[in-house]
Amino acid sequence: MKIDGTHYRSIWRTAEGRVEIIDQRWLPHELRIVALETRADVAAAIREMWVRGAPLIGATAAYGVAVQMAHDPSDASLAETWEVLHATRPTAINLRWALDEMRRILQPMAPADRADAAFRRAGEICDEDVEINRRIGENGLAIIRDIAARKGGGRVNVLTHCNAGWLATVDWGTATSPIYHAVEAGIDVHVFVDETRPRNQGAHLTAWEMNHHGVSHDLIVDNAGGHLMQHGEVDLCIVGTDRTTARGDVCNKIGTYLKALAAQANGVPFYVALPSPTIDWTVSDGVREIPIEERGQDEVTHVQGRLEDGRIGHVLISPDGTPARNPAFDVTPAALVTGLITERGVAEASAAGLAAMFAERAVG
Ligand SMILES: CSC[C@H]1O[C@H](OP(=O)(O)O)[C@H](O)[C@@H]1O
Repeated sequence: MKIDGTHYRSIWRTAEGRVEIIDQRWLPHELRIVALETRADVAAAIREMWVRGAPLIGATAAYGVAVQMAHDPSDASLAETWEVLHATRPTAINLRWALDEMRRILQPMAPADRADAAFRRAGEICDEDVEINRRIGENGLAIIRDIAARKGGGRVNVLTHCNAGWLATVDWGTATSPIYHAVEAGIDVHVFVDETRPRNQGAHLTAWEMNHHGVSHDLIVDNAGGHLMQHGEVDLCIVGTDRTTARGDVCNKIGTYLKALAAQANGVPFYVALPSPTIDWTVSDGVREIPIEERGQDEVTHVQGRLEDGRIGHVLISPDGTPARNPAFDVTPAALVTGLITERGVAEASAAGLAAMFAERAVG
């Protein structure tokens, strides 16, 4: 997307062949671009969330395989790279999907041919992600347009959680793509941006995206969403996902489940933007089968921001040594999901709905 007139993706390869990313840890205060020169750089970037968001994690891992193949294209190196990068974060299925895809195309090749093929496939995965998200935007636009029509052209108020924006993907975003398409179509859209504790991806990243693209929005604390829905101020929710099961259970950033419960209690449509590589066809019961990442206690006991002296730092918000739990995701059962906005259309959140939309992939 455009930042001050310059078009950015979240990850790209330079003309000189370097893999570069926006290091999202410094947003919204600094736009820092870093090169990922080694497999270790890529592993750190995913594990420490320099990049994050399921599709972007997958794309970054794909380039991580390519970077390593340029260093050592042996069978052992390919096998080890799958293990090293797969161990970085457990929940987003796109990581495994991308690593499996790279191994599928590279394993049969002569080692000497692997690096070029890996960079080419990683670039294709990025381009495919952009097109998938663009189509999710078109399919989600139809939903927003319908609500606008029912409101006589009045403002459509969308609540979103965490960052499922272009910063979570290669471009467009998933949950934000329908919003960007609606704004481009001239529809009056307003976005309630959940700050999304503990890492505040909404406050840091989604608000930054909304600012740069001139999208009307309010930042809200996570606990305000139910109140706004209760008072009729939210027309629909659109969120992203890190892994959606074959029956439509949705794993997403911690707090999504609570928003879905509030939406159901108040008759607010709850949509999930779902690119097909984020579907895990091997699992059905999301609550029991999806591994939930438990991150460090310091993310809960501290918040990051710009300090009074201008430096970006962390502030302790609890007594020294306060113990904390930090599950990074939760699972919203399919029954709470109004629809899954995929690149092929809006699917019912059910095994039958996904099987109908992706007949070639569904098993059983
Ligand atoms: C389009 S996937 C976005 C998804 O990823 C985020 O998690 P994280 O920032 O920890 O990678 C969050 O769950 C978003 O909805």
